[in-house]
Amino acid sequence: MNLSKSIAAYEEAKPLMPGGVNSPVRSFPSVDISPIFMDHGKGSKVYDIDGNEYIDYVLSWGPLILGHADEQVINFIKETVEKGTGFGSPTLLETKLAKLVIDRVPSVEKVRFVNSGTEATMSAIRLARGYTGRDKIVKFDGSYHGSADSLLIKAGSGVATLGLPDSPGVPAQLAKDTLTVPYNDTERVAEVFKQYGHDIACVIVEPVAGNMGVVPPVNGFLKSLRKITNEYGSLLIFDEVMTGFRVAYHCAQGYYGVMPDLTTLGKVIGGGMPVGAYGGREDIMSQIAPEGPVYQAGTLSGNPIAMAAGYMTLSQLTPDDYKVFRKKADLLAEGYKAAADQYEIPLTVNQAGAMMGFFFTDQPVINYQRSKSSNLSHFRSYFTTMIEQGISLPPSQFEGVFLSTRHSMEDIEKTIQAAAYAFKTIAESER
Ligand SMILES: Cc1ncc(COP(=O)(O)O)c(C=O)c1O
Ligand SMILES: N[C@H](C=O)CCC(=O)O
Repeated sequence: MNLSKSIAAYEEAKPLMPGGVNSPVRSFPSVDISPIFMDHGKGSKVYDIDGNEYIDYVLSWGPLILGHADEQVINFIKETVEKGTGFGSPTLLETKLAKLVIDRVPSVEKVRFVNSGTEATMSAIRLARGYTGRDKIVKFDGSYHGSADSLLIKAGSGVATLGLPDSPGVPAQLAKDTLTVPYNDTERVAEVFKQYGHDIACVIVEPVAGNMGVVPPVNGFLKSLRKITNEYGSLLIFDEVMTGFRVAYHCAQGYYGVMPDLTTLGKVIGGGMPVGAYGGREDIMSQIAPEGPVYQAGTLSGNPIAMAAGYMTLSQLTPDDYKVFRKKADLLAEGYKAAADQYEIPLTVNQAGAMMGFFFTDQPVINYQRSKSSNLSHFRSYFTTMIEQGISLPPSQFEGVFLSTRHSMEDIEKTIQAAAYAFKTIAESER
């Protein structure tokens, strides 16, 4: 495969931007390949600047649930941008998207749009602290909630990929208020609450973890969080930036039947444009300025082009799409497992709607500890062999694999064949 233009483009970018990129995961820090510069995408495919075609499972890190350059989304963006790029005053599109979000996300009664998932979680944490008058928060090891200070403690995603459990620059005074617990560990949550319960403002959780690879909640875990937060008067925040509209039509909370007090959203609700949101119970959300005293603002929040992309994305999704996602994910899982068995490669597959996690281990992966113990050298080899066969995957074990409505059965079959070849290559290199 010729990647010469991507390699040259990276050399040009490196002196100009830290690591040559604007988000660390894009620099491919844990795989043996230079980052690939993309040119355009259509449906399930992306095309790099050297002209190589890939079946894409990155999908802009999750937002593109309808695939690349969906015609209706693009047309609505064009129609909207013709009227201007933004006004700094309310538009009808914000109300349209707010209605859709409130209608679809069971626990959300009022919503505030922001520009990223990071802004959403950072603002939801401030709101939880302001509402409860408490400072401590609980998060889970290997979960990632964006790059706000309070949340960059034992984080997943790029932080895990780069092996930076705690970031310099986060004040120690702030870090001490973030308590971390292993994902899916109800007992450890109970211990933390026993010790600090009346100082805990909130628990923030990815209802399906997606930044230590994909790790679904074990039976009863989310319910136990609901129960203990109620008991201590703390708020429960579901960070659905990744799971929102990806795990199920009514998001992870609808699927698992557990209602948080606050929900954070991003990715799919922006249809590929920079959008985040936080929402929840009316009495809590009305603490936000101008209704209440908790301040949060944004010059470009609710930007019409971003609202248009989000609205046209959400309004095309149907409950049936999620049945099809499950079918495609099942096929991928079965195909991968059969190929791994054939070449005696230990493999665990986790699934949740249109999100999947593949781990090179024969142990069930239920938390970050298990995810970290999977064979990362196998992952590196698998990733490179998949790229060479035209399959674009997230370049780290600690990221999710995403499906779109545009991935065809043929794409799935090709991907399974490519994975079988990658497993064969690993097996041969071990002989
Ligand atoms: C669960 C979760 N929360 C928050 C974020 C932060 O979102 P953003 O990258 O848009 O700031 C991400 C992804 O980055 C995420 O996966
Ligand atoms: N895992 C992150 C979000 O989900 C990846 C995106 C990024 O950090 O650039």
